[in-house]
Amino acid sequence: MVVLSKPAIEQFSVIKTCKPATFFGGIPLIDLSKPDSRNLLVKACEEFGFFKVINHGVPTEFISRLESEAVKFFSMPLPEKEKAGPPDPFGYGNKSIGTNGDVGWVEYLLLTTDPEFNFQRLSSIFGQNREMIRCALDYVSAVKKMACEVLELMAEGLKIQQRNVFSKLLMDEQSDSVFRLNHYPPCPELQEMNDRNLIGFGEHTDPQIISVLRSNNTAGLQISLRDGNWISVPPDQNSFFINVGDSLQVMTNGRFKSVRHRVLANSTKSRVSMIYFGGPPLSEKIAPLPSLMGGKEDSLYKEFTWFEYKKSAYKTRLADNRLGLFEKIAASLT
Ligand SMILES: C=C1C[C@]23C[C@@]1(O)CC[C@H]2[C@@]12CC[C@H](O)[C@@](C)(C(=O)O1)[C@H]2[C@@H]3C(=O)O
Ligand SMILES: O=C(O)CCC(=O)C(=O)O
Ligand SMILES: [Fe+2]
Repeated sequence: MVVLSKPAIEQFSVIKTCKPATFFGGIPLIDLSKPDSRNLLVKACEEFGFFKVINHGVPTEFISRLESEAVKFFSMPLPEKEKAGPPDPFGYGNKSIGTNGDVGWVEYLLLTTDPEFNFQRLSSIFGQNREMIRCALDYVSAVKKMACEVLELMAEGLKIQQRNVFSKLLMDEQSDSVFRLNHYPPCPELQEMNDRNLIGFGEHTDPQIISVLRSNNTAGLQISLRDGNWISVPPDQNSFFINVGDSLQVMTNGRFKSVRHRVLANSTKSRVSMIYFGGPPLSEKIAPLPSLMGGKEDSLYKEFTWFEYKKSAYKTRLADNRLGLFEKIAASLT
């Protein structure tokens, strides 16, 4: 990425906020090897929609190999990387996020997790670079396994009899899951801008069921708390961070909350993140689980399939409240 002159930086969102270095100490920590993890998971999803996972079982070498392949890819000259773009919907993207005018201090690779499709698409993106393809496939399959384990623990914690009620959606052959590698290059101009921060990836919630995020040891990720305050997540390259997505919020009839999050650019360090977005099959009806609607409780949401939600979500800007369009109360107000 080229060095930007000051006026050029203004095309990105520069905001005044808490410094990314002022870390929040209260992120829920879930040790997957502990028997009480199911209850702690439920609490974390209700209070934050976000938590950190340790003892996750994803082999360290899968993580480090993919990270080094990603670093190699993002270090290539721009014209080389652009051969893998634009992201329509999969491929390489730079600064522009989605198709509705969002920009950020980020470059990325968006990939499907369907191994068949991926093999062809990744081969066309990476040509002879079989190593990148192998690393991405190994990583995604290990992270998906862990995501399913987490979803099964959540179901147990919610006292749902069918423990695979969420995980089966990710395991389905038709699961519409996505994988993303993000690179936030350092932005040295920020040093002269005192208390200003540059948006790497603008605030949003993830539309899917669950997102599993791993980054290198560079700060930048922030989440919004229930009171609307933004807090900085201390980076931890050995753990995974998990987001509740909009679809899980709906399936739990609003008991779990999808988390609003964003990424701020760093003035000196490069940030690399890898995110698995676990989504259901396109035809899947997304609705509150009957067992979570005790007594007279009504669904807070109109009925929709994942295809309908995704289509609608992809017409929105990052910061929009996508789920609002599907809320029954919001609908009666409009
Ligand atoms: C602005 C957008 C980018 C996004 C599609 C959207 O219209 C709204 C949701 C965005 C998001 C956020 C989570 C994931 O990174 C993503 C791949 C997704 O499924 O929804 C992105 C979309 C994108 O980058 O295309
Ligand atoms: O790169 C990150 O750490 C988060 C990015 C993100 O939220 C996303 O890609 O949806
Ligand atoms: Fe996200």
